[in-house]
Amino acid sequence: MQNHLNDEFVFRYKLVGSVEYIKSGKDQLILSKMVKICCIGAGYVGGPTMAVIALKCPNIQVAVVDISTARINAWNSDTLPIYEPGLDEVVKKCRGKNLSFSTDVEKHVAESDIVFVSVNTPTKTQGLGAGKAADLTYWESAARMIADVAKSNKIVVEKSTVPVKTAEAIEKILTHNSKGINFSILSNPEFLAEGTAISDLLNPDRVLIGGRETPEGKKAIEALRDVYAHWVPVDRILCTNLWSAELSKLAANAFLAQRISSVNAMSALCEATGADVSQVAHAVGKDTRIGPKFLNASVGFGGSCFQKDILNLVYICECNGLPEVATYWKQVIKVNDYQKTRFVNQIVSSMFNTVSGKKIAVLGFAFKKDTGDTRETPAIDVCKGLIGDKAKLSIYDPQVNQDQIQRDLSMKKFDWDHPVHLQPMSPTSVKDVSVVWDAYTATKDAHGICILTEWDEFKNLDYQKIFNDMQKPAFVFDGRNVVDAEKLRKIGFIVYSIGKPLDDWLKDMPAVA
Ligand SMILES: NC(=O)C1=CN([C@@H]2O[C@H](COP(=O)(O)OP(=O)(O)OC[C@H]3O[C@@H](n4cnc5c(N)ncnc54)[C@H](O)[C@@H]3O)[C@@H](O)[C@H]2O)C=CC1
Ligand SMILES: O=C(O)[C@H]1O[C@H](OP(=O)(O)OP(=O)(O)OC[C@H]2O[C@@H](n3ccc(=O)[nH]c3=O)[C@H](O)[C@@H]2O)[C@H](O)[C@@H](O)[C@@H]1O
Repeated sequence: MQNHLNDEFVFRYKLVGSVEYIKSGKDQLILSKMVKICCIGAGYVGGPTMAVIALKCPNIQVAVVDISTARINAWNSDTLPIYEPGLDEVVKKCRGKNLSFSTDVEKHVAESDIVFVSVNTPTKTQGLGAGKAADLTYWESAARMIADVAKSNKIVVEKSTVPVKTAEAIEKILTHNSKGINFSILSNPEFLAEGTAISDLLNPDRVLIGGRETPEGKKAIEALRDVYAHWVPVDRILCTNLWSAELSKLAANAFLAQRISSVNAMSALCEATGADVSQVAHAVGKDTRIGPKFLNASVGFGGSCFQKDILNLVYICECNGLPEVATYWKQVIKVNDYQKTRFVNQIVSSMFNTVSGKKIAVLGFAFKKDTGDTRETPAIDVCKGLIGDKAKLSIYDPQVNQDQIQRDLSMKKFDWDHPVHLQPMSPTSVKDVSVVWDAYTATKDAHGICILTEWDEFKNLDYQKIFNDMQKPAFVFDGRNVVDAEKLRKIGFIVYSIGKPLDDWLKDMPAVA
């Protein structure tokens, strides 16, 4: 039935019970089959986002497609490819009803009314803009495929984070081979954070939809707004022009990362002066203009997006002749790198300026708690720094396995952001690294412990038992401020906590890069 609408732009639909009426460009009501959504890219964004749309819109058929057979098989199994609290329940409720996962990308794209594109947008490693610009290879190939297989009008939604003005390029690709088919491009960036993806999706601060300011563009915005309006209050659905939506995503991530670099910069000053960064952050955050969230000092921010998106922003500023603006944002990344290096230097200098041959337990490898994601985790840089000083590492993370850790420690920068099956394999494992399945094995006979992810279980370990089984002096370097430092000091540990007043021991061991 959908094909009856081929030459009319479908712009609005209303759901009446289980029967759907689609209002065509000619303002007629036409009884139609279910609206179909397809999402290209079954990753951390595509999977959870589509699962929630399926949950909240039982009358919409949602297909999530991917070129990775392994990923799709996992989405169709009992062990989903990503760990995300609450995700299993949502997928189980909808899979086999109005939610499906498939490698038959072309078929599902051809059948859909709305196509979300949520593919990788890694940092370029070669050629023009290498190390900064976004690599749009995967996006472009998705757009070309949509143009090739489409037989009916489609709304194409940018879900991936892309450089501002990408929609213009995508539009050109789509319309170049359009065979008379109408494509409307929307930007609908995603703001979910990993670990809280399902609650973020169910209750978003806002949904942002950008589109062309033409009658067709406005109709496409309305159609997508109606999907979200199934569960998101309309005053939280913001509609803007395309470029504002694309840039807002980069801006939001830059602002968030900048807060962390700001508090981390303060943490260095706190250590130098005897101030306590938690107290400073609390006092600063009480100002309602600043607010209390996202002010936890840490070993540095990680995750697949902050660094990549800021580098992308820096590149766009440079391309637009704004070097001062580029330098401003670049500094956010520089402070993040400084924080990771500072942490490694602190460990090495505290332990008599060498960790050569010493066992160091690494607790936590994921870039934050409640996820198994290790993309751009600060743990990679810290571990590489310690390995560079010839430490022997024993790593434990409740959600990250040995294979992933070995791959991360042997992969080149930015390679991690390509589809998994296209990433280089790690032929030899990194020497002097063992991966274990509990914190007590990791810490046994260790000289020092580094806490790199704020997993709740690290707060409540039996630190007396751990102390008894460690070499002395026994050190704890808390990169996430999760342990009760005073309690550990009473047991006998020498404790370094980011941004906190230093132990006398550590004061005498200044870390100089
Ligand atoms: N991970 C996150 O928390 C967030 C990510 N984003 C953005 O969303 C986009 C996707 O990120 P993730 O979901 O984390 O990446 P991901 O790597 O988990 O998933 C991307 C998927 O796209 C697939 N893919 C690539 N090219 C394809 C093609 N031509 N056809 C079919 N499938 C293809 C890959 O196989 C992969 O499974 C990125 O632009 C990212 O910046 C935005 C907000 C949050
Ligand atoms: O575009 C994206 O990919 C997403 O990036 C972040 O989400 P995410 O990276 O999943 O997780 P965050 O909670 O933002 O944490 C990022 C990093 O900052 C660190 N962090 C966070 C908060 C804080 O106060 N201190 C701090 O060091 C975390 O430990 C983590 O390493 C944003 O929060 C999302 O809004 C955005 O959609």
